[in-house]
Amino acid sequence: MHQKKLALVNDVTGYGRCSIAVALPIVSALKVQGCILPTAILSVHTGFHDYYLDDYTDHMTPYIESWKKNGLTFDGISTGFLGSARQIDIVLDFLRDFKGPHTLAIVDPVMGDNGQLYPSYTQEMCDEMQRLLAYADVVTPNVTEACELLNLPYRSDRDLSEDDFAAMAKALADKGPQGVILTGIHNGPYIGNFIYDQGKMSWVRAKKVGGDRSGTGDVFTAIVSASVVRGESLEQAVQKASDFICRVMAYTEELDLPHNAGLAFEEYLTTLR
Ligand SMILES: Nc1ncnc2c1ncn2[C@@H]1O[C@H](COP(=O)(O)OP(=O)(O)O)[C@@H](O)[C@H]1O
Ligand SMILES: Cc1ncc(COP(=O)(O)O)c(C=O)c1O
Repeated sequence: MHQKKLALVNDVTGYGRCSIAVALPIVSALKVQGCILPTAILSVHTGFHDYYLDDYTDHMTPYIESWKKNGLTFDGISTGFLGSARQIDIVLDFLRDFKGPHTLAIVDPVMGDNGQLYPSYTQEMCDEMQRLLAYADVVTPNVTEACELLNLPYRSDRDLSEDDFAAMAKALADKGPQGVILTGIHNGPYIGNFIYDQGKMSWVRAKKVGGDRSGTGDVFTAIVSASVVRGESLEQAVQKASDFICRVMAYTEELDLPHNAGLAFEEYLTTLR
């Protein structure tokens, strides 16, 4: 038995509880060693009116080379927001070099939401993200991102049927990942995740608490990544993430924090098992 190691490919944002600032404490609480591969350094996340961003792309290759020379290996690799086509290319090379037969790759294709791509996202980046899929074991798109990855016109999650979700998940699985989690699916007062796990389909749903808060996707992916690397099923991992987010969202609402302050998860870290 050895402690699991998970490479976290994401930005380092100083304030606003997102990306690495969220992923590292969460995977540690789940008893997994988090190893950071930074993509950018930001003063605050992009939801604030002023942010300083230092792109780390040029440093990533020598940084990865050093990991290679030290002979590092990982049980899992979890990727989040990527800022340019060149950065996606570097991550593709990283996956090619570091994904051994027992390494699980979890790709959160952070590309857009509510039918809109993020302003920095180009068609070239969408194409590169599709290539990244081939290396993923688990992918966690929302419906907007799933449509982009499949070159489908956007349809709201509220207009899609169970058969539509199943077809989308299956089509994504055909591109590589045998685990697909379609996130953020609304149904009346509920918010759910459609799970495709090597052909088996299921739902994890919960009553939606409060509104949308920045960093929620990062909390979700961190819990799912650490849990699957520890050998839990996708359904168990998603259930754990959904339960945690509901608890923390309720507490964050109670504190009445602004939307861009993220989820106030600190008080609840010890409830993660
Ligand atoms: N307000 C909420 N109440 C309860 N669970 C939530 C809420 N917001 C998000 N979640 C959970 O977190 C998951 C990821 O959410 P979200 O950040 O909206 O996804 P994405 O960033 O992929 O669009 C959802 O599928 C759901 O399980
Ligand atoms: C640089 C950066 N990383 C991560 C996030 C969090 O993204 P999400 O709300 O999808 O978890 C944001 C949100 O604005 C961001 O600007």
